[in-house]
Amino acid sequence: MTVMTKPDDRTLVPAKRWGVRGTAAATIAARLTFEHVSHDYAGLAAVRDVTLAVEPGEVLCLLGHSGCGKTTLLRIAAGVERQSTGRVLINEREVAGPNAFLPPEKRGVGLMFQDYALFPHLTIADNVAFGLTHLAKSEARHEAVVALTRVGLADYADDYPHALSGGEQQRVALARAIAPRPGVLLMDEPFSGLDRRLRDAVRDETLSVLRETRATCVLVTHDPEEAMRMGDRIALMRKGRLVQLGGADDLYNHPADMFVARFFSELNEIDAVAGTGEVETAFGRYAAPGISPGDALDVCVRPQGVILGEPGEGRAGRVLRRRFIGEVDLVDVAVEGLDLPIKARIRDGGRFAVGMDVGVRLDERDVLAFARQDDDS
Ligand SMILES: Nc1ncnc2c1ncn2[C@@H]1O[C@H](COP(=O)(O)OP(=O)(O)OP(=O)(O)O)[C@@H](O)[C@H]1O
Repeated sequence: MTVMTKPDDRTLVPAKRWGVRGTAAATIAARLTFEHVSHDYAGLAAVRDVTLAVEPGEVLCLLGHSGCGKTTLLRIAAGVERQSTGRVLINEREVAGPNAFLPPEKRGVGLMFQDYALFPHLTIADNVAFGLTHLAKSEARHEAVVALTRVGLADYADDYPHALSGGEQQRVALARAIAPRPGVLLMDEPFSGLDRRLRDAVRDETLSVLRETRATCVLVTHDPEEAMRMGDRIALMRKGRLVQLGGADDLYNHPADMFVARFFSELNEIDAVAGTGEVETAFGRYAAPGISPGDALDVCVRPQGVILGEPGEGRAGRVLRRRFIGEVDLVDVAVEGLDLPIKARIRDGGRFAVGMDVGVRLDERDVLAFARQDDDS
């Protein structure tokens, strides 16, 4: 079924359906390896000593704040930027390094950027066939239509990009990226131009297309939720360095440091004194492997780990503010002995009225303690 879009209101109408699952052409996934890759722009270190192997068929999300070097790393993998030092390998073959430099078109790498970059003067089929220069025209057209079929837009092959909504243009860009059957697909913030409602559906469908094509995929994002949703693994970067690499569970439950913890959740910072393998806080003692007496500490608790109960059940507190934010309430509580209020994130928070006295405890699973890091590392 197709629905016509009005040019001035395209994102509000139901989108054309995605194509049938299992119809994307498969690829032979490649391994992409960065070995001690660093890159400077006129003396500014954008990427610092990154070593990382993206396994065949894996979706790896490069996550980090703006300016941390994600796009630069992607551009280095693509071959549109040449790193200052280190090597890039695709299937154990050096594609960039002291011994070799393959241009982008020789790497078997597909690219997809946030602005889709469709050519307005080419039809949708010609846009998708653009990279298929090694094929005869009729074969290229066939492959383009196969890719468009998977994203549900084969009926629009002979239209021009302006006839499609933003979400549909994104799907054309995906079809164009997968049509040459790249061994590695590099995606830079591919969903950032979509409104939130559309984004979830497009992400899920994109993931199923990636699974079908079996391409190895590196996806750049600054959104932790997107990384958790899309990535088999997440590589979190900070100031050009890889800070932590692992599954969403690892990064969330076992953050390497305060920076990682803060990336995935809002945190309440609390004062604490270091003991041997534990920290002592106003709420009691909590296990903290690796901590020694005398360590400078960063200790925090996630808002969902703050438990509010009857007065006497834990530390004395008083409710300062409550906001319902959908599914849960955020409750600010002044706690005896703490300089700053603590935030609790709780279900059914309606029972906590402003001014009410409460008892405050912490769920030990949400208490995180780190020996303090040098912020400029
Ligand atoms: N062509 C360039 N010339 C000079 N400096 C650059 C260039 N491209 C990027 N930089 C700088 O390199 C650093 C890393 O930029 P990069 O675009 O890789 O980060 P990013 O994590 O992808 O950020 P964003 O999410 O904002 O795109 C930044 O400080 C940026 O200003």
